[in-house]
Amino acid sequence: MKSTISVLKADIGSLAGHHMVHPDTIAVATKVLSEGKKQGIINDFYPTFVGDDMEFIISHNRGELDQKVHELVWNALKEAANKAKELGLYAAGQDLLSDSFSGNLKGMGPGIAEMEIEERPSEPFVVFMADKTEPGAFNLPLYKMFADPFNTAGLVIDPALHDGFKFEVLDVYEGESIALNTPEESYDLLALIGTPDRYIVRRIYRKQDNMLAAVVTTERLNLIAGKYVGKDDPAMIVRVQHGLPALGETLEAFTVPYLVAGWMRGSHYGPLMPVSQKDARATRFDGPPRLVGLGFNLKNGRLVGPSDLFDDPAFDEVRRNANIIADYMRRHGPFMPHRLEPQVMEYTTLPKVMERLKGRFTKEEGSKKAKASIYTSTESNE
Ligand SMILES: O=C(COP(=O)(O)O)[C@@H](O)[C@H](O)[C@H](O)COP(=O)(O)O
Repeated sequence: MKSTISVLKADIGSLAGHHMVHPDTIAVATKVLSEGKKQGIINDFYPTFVGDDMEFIISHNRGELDQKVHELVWNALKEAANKAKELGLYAAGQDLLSDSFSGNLKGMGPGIAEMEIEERPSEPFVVFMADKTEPGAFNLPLYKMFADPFNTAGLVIDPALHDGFKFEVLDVYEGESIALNTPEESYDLLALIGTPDRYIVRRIYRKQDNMLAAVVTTERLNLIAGKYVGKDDPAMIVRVQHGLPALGETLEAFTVPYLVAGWMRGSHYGPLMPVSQKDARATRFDGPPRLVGLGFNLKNGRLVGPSDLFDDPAFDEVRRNANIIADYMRRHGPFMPHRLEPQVMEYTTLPKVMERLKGRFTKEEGSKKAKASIYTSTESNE
């Protein structure tokens, strides 16, 4: 029988600002999921959080986008949101964009990463969860894990990885996807995924046998809701070992605190800081963007674990560097390149401020209008 790993997540309200999930909200959600486990809808689950995002790691045998599993999670999130309202938590119910459940969670606000797999004799996997950034933030580490031999020694040494991987990339603006193979199409892949707010690595398959290796949440809250309702803090599932990147090769991809979009008001670049579960709280300038990694095994459809992977002195130096980069970026204040570029700011609250300046500009004699957005034609209006 095939097993499904589902990571389903939402911000249903948080303590002291967009800071951390309140334990009482996790407790009520856990009650609902425990009931679902008793009823046999799911086999197992692990409730957790990063920053203000409640995250459920669930195992079951019902496949992806299953109505019963998603309805169970919707009910758990609703109960948690009610508790958040009762406690007066901030932004209670933020990511629950619909009043009633219909079919599955797609388009309803929660983030979804699911993989239906043939369980290997030993099935190790990692769930990475980030707060105050966006799904494209995983483009860089996924490329390093699955396509960069300077990160993943197995790409050179292990014949099972040597043929490379297939990356499925979603264009979130056009709503279309493309599959590109590595190593032979690496440059084409990089040409796309180097623009992480638009092109998001959604799934990765091992090329030699099409084995599903990684899945990322790709919901875009701002495009669903039509207005800014927070960043789409991402999560992903990465299978490891035995012909896939080793656990240590997946973690190695996070040893550089690279810059991601998000942080304060979803409007700033900042370093992604890998932290332990206990430090998975947004503090300085609502961040810096945080990443948690939990390692599990799946056995006969049940979860074994987790191990809190970044709770390790081996990542102390990465965190120290992240803080140095955070200091440096913060000194730019409201200036780019700390603040995001204008075409991305369109999905924040900035346009409301710009609206107020409309009508106050006076036309310069003889000037011509040029198109500014890279998402429209680059030709000027001659
Ligand atoms: O990015 C943020 C929240 O995003 P999130 O809920 O984590 O997706 C925060 O920085 C808020 O934008 C900031 O705290 C202002 O929040 P409001 O006061 O406008 O709610």
